[in-house]
Amino acid sequence: MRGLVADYNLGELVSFQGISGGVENTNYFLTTTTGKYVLTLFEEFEFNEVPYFLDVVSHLQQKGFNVPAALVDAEGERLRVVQNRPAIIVDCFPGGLLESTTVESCRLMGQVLAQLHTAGMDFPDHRPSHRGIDWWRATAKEIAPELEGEQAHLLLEQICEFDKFIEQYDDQLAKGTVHADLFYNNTLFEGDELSAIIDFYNACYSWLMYDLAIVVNDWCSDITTGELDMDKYHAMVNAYIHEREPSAAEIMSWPHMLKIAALRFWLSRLEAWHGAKDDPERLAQQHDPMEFQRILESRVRHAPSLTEN
Ligand SMILES: Nc1ncnc2c1ncn2[C@@H]1O[C@H](COP(=O)(O)OP(=O)(O)OP(=O)(O)O)[C@@H](O)[C@H]1O
Ligand SMILES: N[C@@H](CCO)C(=O)O
Repeated sequence: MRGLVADYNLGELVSFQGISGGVENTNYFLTTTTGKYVLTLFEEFEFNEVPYFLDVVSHLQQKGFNVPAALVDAEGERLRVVQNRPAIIVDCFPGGLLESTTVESCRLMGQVLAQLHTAGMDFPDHRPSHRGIDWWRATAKEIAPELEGEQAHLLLEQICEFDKFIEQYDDQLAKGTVHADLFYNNTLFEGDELSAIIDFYNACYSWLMYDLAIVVNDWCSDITTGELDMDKYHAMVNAYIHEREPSAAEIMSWPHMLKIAALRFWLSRLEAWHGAKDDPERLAQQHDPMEFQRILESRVRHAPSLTEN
């Protein structure tokens, strides 16, 4: 670690500490004589897959967002290899994770998400999601035999329903470069102020309404029942619409996007769960798939309209 830090213009290493909590990458807080930083080792990407994500973050940083752009070392390189993994160092932002969301934080996030969407529109590299349509079709087929009959039915039926919808309307729906994993544990707050948005490693070119649906499902749902908190929901959605007005086709797509966004995280959690089931230590770190099954079931029972007040 001392050798790595010495390759950057960051002063000398004082201490470092592993960060628990993340499930996709390995992160460390670094303290040096010039400040505090975060080292990320990518566990899921090859070296040549990482620059896209670094470019997205750098684009948004240039547009004024507090996002963690990779720092360059003394040779001008931003991407390194550490322990055989691609690795970057970024600034450590102030603030901490929200314990839970509030109506006010949902309102702020709705506004900032619309601004992020607008800022991402001119990002030139249109990379499809690695957890998009092809991934969920293939993964659902693999996972379905492992599930209870009713769960498998829900999974496959919802994918089929979305396929039919998107085949007809895809070209009418606005797309752009989106975060695609903007859960509230990927934001940092200092009091009521949003101090950073982090973890852009699911960023992709996709439907803007899909990204809003991902954020609504995480920020505005009661995790124990899957039901939406309608005060949080209205605060977020109204703030978004105020900043960026969705088209008629996007409004029509909304119930479909809420359901497929829930399914995507149900499925990635199921996939991770099944991948870890023979390793109790890894299993204990996984997010609970049931939370997103409940959210999906709730959206299937009732998906509110985007514009209802
Ligand atoms: N630039 C940063 N500034 C401050 N804290 C950070 C920064 N980057 C990461 N962290 C801290 O590290 C934690 C894990 O980071 P991150 O969400 O990127 O990991 P991850 O493995 O991708 O997590 P997950 O997959 O569960 O979302 C964050 O919740 C945050 O507390
Ligand atoms: N936000 C994801 C994990 C990281 O992609 C989840 O909660 O399932």
